[in-house]
Amino acid sequence: MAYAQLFSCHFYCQDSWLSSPVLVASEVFRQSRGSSFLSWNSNTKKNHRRIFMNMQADRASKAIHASELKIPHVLTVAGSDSGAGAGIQADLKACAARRVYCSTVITAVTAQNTAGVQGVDVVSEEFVAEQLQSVLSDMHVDVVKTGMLPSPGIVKVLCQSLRKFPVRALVVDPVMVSTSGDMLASPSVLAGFREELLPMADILTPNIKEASVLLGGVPLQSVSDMRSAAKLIRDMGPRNVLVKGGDLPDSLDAIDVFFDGKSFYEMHSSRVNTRNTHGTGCTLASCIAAELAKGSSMLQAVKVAKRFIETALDYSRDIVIGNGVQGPFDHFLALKNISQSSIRQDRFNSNDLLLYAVTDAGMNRKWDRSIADAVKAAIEGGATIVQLREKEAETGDFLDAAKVCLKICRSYGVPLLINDRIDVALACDADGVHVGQSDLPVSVARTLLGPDKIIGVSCKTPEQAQQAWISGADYIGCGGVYPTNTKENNRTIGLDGLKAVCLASKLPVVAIGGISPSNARSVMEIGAPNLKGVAVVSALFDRECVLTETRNLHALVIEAAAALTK
Ligand SMILES: Cc1ncc(COP(=O)(O)OP(=O)(O)O)c(N)n1
Ligand SMILES: Cc1ncsc1CCOP(=O)(O)O
Ligand SMILES: [Mg+2]
Repeated sequence: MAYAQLFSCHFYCQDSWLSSPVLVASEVFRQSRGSSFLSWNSNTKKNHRRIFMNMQADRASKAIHASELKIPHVLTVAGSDSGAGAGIQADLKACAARRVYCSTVITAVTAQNTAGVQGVDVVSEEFVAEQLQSVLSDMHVDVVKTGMLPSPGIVKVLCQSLRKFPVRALVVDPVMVSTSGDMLASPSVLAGFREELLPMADILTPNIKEASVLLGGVPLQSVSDMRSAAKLIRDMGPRNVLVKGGDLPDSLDAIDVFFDGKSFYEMHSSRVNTRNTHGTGCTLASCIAAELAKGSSMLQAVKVAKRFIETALDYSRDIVIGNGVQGPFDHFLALKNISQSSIRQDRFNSNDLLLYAVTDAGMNRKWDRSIADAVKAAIEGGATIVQLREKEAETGDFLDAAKVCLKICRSYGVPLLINDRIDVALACDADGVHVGQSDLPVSVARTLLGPDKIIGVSCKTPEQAQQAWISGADYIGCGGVYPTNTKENNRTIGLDGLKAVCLASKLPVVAIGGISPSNARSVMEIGAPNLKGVAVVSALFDRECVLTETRNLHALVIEAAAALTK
C-alpha cells in the first residue's frame, strides 16, 4: 500500500522531479496522510525514508546528467555550397569553432566555387519539411538560424515547423543575392519573409544590398541610411536588426548598425584587406546563433560574432584556396601556418637530431650577432634542428625572436623547437618544445600542444627515459655527457650514463653537454642505435664564425653516423 502510494507520487511529481525536493517530500506526506494510511509504524517510516533517499539520489544523479549532457544546439536551415566557403558548410564550421552542436536542414544544393554560383538545385518543400520534422521531433534545438530559403513554399514549411516546435531564438540571415551577384532566392520569397518569417525572427542580419531589397530598392550609402533602414526593417517584425555595412563605400572601418527597438549601436571593426571573405554573412549569423544557444544576450552575441569574423578574416587574409575573386576563410585559424614541413606525413623524423643547434643569447651578444643571423648561419652550416634556449629573455622578446627564427627555419625546412616555454611555442606555432624534468610534465605539454608537435625531454637516468616514452615524448636529450660551462650545476653523466639511458630508451636520443669536434666522434660511437646525434651550444655559438664551426661539426657527425651504418 505504502509503495503504491509512493509510486503514484513518483509519477504525480514528475514535472517537479528535478527542481523541488521539498515538493516531492510534502507530496509523499500529503498522499500518505490522505489515504487513511494508519499503519505508519517505524518500519514503514524507515522504508519511506529509504525510498525517499533513493529518490533524492536518483534525482541528484539525473540533475547531474542533465547539466553534464546539455549541449547548446543550433539548427541551420540553409543551402549547401560545394566550395564550402558559405552556406551549410560555413554554418557547421562556425558552430564547431564556437563549440556548439549544429544540425542541418538543406534547402538547396549549389554548384559553387570562388568564382561564383554555377548551378542551383532547389530541394522540394516536402523534403525540407521532412528534414525539419526529423531534426525537431528528435533533438532539442536551442536556436534556428536560416540562410538560403529559395522558394516561398520552403519559407512556409519552415514557419509551420517553428510553430509546431518552438525554439528559444530564430536568427534570420536574409540570403537573397550571393556576394558574387548571383540570385539565391526568387523575388516571390520576399512576400513570405515579410508575412511570416520576419515577425518570428529574434534578429535579422541583412547586408546593405539585402536591406535595400527588403525596403523596395532604396539605396543605402551612409551609416545614417543604415540606421534608417534598421528602423524600417524592424517595423517588419524582427525584434532586433543588424544591418551589415561591410560593403559600404568610402569607409575605412567595417561598420554595422544594430537596432534593438530602443537603441542604435554602431559596431566598428577594422576592414581586413583580403579576398577571402566568402561566407562571412553565413558565419556571422551562425556565430550569433551559437552564442544565443549558449545563453548570451543578443547584444553580446552580436559583439562576439563580429570579433570572431574579424579575427578569422585577419588570420586568413593571405591563404589561397581557389582561383576566383573571392576565397573562403579559415574558421579554425589553423591553415595559415601549414608549411611543407608541417604537412609532411612523418611529422618528426629522428634523423633530424643529427646536428642539433641550441642557441644562447649571451654568446650571440658576446660575438655581436643577432639570433636570426646565428640561426641562419647554423642552418647553412648543416644544423638539422634548431632549439631556442633563451633563459634570460623577456617573454615578449623571446616571442619576437621565435617568430623571426621560425620564418628562417621554415624557409629551410628545418624544425624549430622552443626550450622550456610551451606558451611561446604555442604563440608562434613552433614545431615543438624541449622540456626538462622540472618543467611542465611531458603529458601536460602534449595536451597543450596536441599530437602533431615535437616534444623532447631531458633525461639523465634510465627511469626517466622509460617515463619519457610513457608520457608521450618524441625524443630524449641526454646529458651532460661532458662537463660544460653553459649550464650551471649540471651533473655530468659521462659516456656510460649516456649509454645506460640509450639502452633503456624506446625513444631516439640526442646527447648534450660539452660536445665539440674533439669528442663528437666518441659520443656517436658508443654503440647505441637509438643515439641519433649531438646537441651543441658553445661549440657552435661561442665561436667567431657559426657557419664554419657548424660545417666542421656537421662533416664529422655525418662521417661518424655513416661509419656506424656500415
Ligand atoms: C636537447 C636538449 N637537452 C637538454 C636541454 C637542457 O634544457 P635546460 O632547460 O637547460 O635544462 P633542463 O630543463 O633539462 O633541466 C636542452 N635545452 N636541449
Ligand atoms: C643545456 C644543457 N643541458 C645539459 S648540458 C647543457 C649545456 C650544453 O651546452 P654546451 O654544448 O655548450 O656544453
Ligand atoms: Mg628546461
